[in-house]
Amino acid sequence: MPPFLSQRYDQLRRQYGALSSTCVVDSPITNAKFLSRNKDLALVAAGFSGGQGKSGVDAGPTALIEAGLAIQLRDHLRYNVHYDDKIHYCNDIVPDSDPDHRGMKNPQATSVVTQKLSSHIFSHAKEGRFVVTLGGDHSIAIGTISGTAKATRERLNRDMAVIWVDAHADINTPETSDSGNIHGMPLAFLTGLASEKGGKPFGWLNSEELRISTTKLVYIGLRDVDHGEKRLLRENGIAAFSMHDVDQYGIGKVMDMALAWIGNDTPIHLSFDIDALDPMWAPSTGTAVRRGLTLREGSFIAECVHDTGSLIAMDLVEVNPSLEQEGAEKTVEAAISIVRCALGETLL
Ligand SMILES: NC(=[NH2+])NCCC[C@H](N)C(=O)O
Ligand SMILES: [Mn+2]
Ligand SMILES: [Mn+2]
Repeated sequence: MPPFLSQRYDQLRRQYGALSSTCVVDSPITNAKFLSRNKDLALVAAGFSGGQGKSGVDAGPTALIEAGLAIQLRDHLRYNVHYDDKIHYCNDIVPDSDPDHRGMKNPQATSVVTQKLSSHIFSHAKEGRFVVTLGGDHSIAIGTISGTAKATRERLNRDMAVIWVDAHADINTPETSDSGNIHGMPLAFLTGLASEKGGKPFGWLNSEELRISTTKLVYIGLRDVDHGEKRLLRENGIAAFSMHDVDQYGIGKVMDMALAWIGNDTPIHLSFDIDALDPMWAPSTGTAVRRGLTLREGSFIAECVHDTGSLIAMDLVEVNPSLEQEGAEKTVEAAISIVRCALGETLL
């Protein structure tokens, strides 16, 4: 465990005795309080691919829907699913010219898409719907997280936490990024570590209500983190559990620590990049990295987060069925099972 986290962990232990199971707050908040009782769920398909260079990730949502995700959520998990049967944000918003800006590729397109997505997600979340967004590349989290963060503040008067499950930290600033791909930067914009002046592509994120705090961000599954990103994690004391931590403590203990860090009165947005899983389970993704989570470990993370009763939204991103095509079906199935676990299917 990184030293900053172990200090925090010790402090929590002193405060609460043992961790998550016995953390006591005055008013434990359950799903019933965070979300509407009739299990309203909005399903948003966001097939944007401009946050990285490989085509095919725009077809991720279609693959998940065609494999039956919406029907399963309705029929098996009994959610009241709001789904408009449309894939949004594919090639419908391509500006005529989109020159690089601070080294970022497609800055204008990504900005326009994520800003629209942000209000789209906000409009669902403010009604108390659980929001599931299917990507698309991970740049779409700029839209989903800013949308739910704003809704959470308005509706619950609370700051939201983010659990980011990924092989990558996706917290590069335009200046620390080697690739210029914005799917490697969403958390830098969402936390304000990379901000822009008004009038610049991501200037719209300057409003505090759209942002999240670095203290409420927790990573799980990291194993391919760039130099500049490691420095940002260290300097900002961000809670991060790498694959090394998963090996050392086991996924059970890692989840105890991750959830203790967040505390049990905080709404949670889960952003799950399918490349957090080992390519053995999810080969069809743009930046696959070996030595990853097993499907069981990924499912366990989703189950634990569901079990908090505080989960209000999730993203499932980076499924690219056109890569490693013989493994595409397996990747889609893994992605669907992560979503189902996060929605409570496997808990008794
Ligand atoms: N969402 C992802 N798959 N991100 C991969 C990011 C890879 C690399 N760190 C970059 O910034 O380009
Ligand atoms: Mn990733
Ligand atoms: Mn990612």
